[in-house]
Amino acid sequence: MDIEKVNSMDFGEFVDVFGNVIERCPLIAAAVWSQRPFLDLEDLQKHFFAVIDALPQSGQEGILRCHPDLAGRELQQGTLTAESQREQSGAGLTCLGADERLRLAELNAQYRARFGFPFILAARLSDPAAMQRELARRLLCPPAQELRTALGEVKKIGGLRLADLLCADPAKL
Ligand SMILES: NC(=O)NC1=NC(=O)NC1=O
Repeated sequence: MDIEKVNSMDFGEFVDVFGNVIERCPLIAAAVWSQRPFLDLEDLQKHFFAVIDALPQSGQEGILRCHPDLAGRELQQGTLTAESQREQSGAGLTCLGADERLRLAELNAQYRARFGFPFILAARLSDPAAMQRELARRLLCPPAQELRTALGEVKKIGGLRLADLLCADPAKL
């Protein structure tokens, strides 16, 4: 899909295609649509990120809370969105040993209890062992810093999803 096609989309088509670039937050795509036309993929991505950055903290935390846990209940129950399912299974989270899964669940629970939102990391750029190390490390960070880190991961996930949708090479963003 090229940027001319994106710029020609009406509101409904745009939200249908880009509504899950930010996990379960179609409102972000709805807001981005009114900023068209976009110069290229990088410009489109910049507009997604600008909407996130302009939100009040409550809205930013709301975005984080829309994310499913890594290797959590939704992965077990098969209720993840198609994008999350692909990302989590691609990162090897569907074939964890019982103790690995339990350890991640414990750390995820501690993280959520401390920060009030789920631990978020771009699974496609990681693996189960690295995730566990990152979770344990970030668990100790100050809340304000962790909010920024988590939003950064949401942007990485969104950038990769956008690159997929426009069949672009994420490294060239
Ligand atoms: N809590 C999460 O980080 N979830 C996820 N990261 C991804 O890359 N896909 C997810 O579902």
